[in-house]
Amino acid sequence: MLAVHFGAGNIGRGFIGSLLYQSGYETCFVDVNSEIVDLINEKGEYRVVLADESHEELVVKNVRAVNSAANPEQVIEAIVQADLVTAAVGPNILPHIAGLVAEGLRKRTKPVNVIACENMVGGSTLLKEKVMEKTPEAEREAILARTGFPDAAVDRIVPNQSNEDKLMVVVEPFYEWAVEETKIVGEKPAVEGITWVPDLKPYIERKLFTVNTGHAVAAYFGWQAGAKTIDEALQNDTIKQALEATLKETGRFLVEKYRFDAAEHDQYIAKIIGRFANPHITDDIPRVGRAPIRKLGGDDRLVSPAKQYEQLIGETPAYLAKSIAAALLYDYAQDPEAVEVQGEIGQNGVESAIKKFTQLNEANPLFAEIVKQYELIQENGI
Ligand SMILES: NC(=O)c1ccc[n+]([C@@H]2O[C@H](COP(=O)([O-])OP(=O)(O)OC[C@H]3O[C@@H](n4cnc5c(N)ncnc54)[C@H](O)[C@@H]3O)[C@@H](O)[C@H]2O)c1
Ligand SMILES: O=P(O)(O)OC[C@@H](O)[C@@H](O)[C@H](O)[C@H](O)CO
Repeated sequence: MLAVHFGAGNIGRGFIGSLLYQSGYETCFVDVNSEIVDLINEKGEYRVVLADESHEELVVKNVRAVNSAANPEQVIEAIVQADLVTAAVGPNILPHIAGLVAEGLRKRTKPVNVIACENMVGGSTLLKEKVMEKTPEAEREAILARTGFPDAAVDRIVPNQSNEDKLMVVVEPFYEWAVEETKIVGEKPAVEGITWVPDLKPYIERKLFTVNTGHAVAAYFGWQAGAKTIDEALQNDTIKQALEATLKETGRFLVEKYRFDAAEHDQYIAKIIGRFANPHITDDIPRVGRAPIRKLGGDDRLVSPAKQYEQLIGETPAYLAKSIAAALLYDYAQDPEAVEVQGEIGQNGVESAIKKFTQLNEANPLFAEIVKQYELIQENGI
């Protein structure tokens, strides 16, 4: 069995690649990072090490890689041969891989499934739309009849790596990969470790609005407090309390919306906070806070739960508003999106930035609360 996986980065090698290997797949990674591509082809294997007392190590074998910038025709050929196509490149990169995916799918006759493993609601659905834009209209129906784009939720903290062995990946022991079974076309991919679910929406919203909302709070509040890493941020009591209060808000609307068991959801939150504090992981704030424009988007981890809280609970969520304010204050000079946000605030003010990046309406009480919290953080810190 052959899997083609776009993105040989942290989650690609550290999670998807390791599960594919353990399930008996040969994996062809597709990436634009020539150093990583060359190393994978030279070694033909890499190590995944658990970030706990055990330091248990798995050697992932049966791997090769293609540089899609240099050899696009090899990517297309691999997709033609594939039994499964997956991606973990980041939501903003999905449109850039769509052309090659479309070319590969056009040349196929057998069914296949394409699963995007990004931190967003509807990642595979977005990829499907972008693939269709790259496909001649007359061919779209036939391709969709033989290609599934099931949405997925992927959870495993894989920090940026600074190992001497550049292919080695240190990962947290916990993992979860939920995939929408009802959108599979043909046979279900035989990947051990996938949790098949009939409807992904509750899983992705629970994950994105708990793990990723919480992570963003730790990163943006941690940045204000001068912390370097997520576990360092959590040692600050004010940040820990703000994190818990924010996840109480997201938990309140998630339990209301999906009828989750409230006590089980509290345990889910506690486990996640424990994962953030894992002393065996050094997760830098710039990785977790990366791309604040994406994270401030109306469907993402801060604004979407705040809007849904307003709708379902009928109140303004003060801690989510404070978290959005902290994201607007994230002024890390090496992050191009942070620079853009600061440029907008500097030129046109914070109200203009809120409108532009969150798409919130000025008449929404949440808007005024974000401005208030922004000013409070500026005056007093977090
Ligand atoms: N790291 C985590 O803890 C984690 C956990 C769950 C989900 N995710 C999600 O997985 C995705 C990837 O995150 P990551 O942490 O692995 O990032 P990463 O930066 O480590 O990996 C992304 C990889 O994609 C490659 N890439 C960029 N453009 C490409 C292109 N046009 N074609 C092919 N490859 C390309 C990059 O070179 C890089 O190797 C994101 O959507 C992220 O939200 C990450
Ligand atoms: O990958 P992002 O930028 O969407 O979010 C950063 C982190 O919160 C994220 O990568 C987590 O580590 C991951 O989602 C854990 O499952």
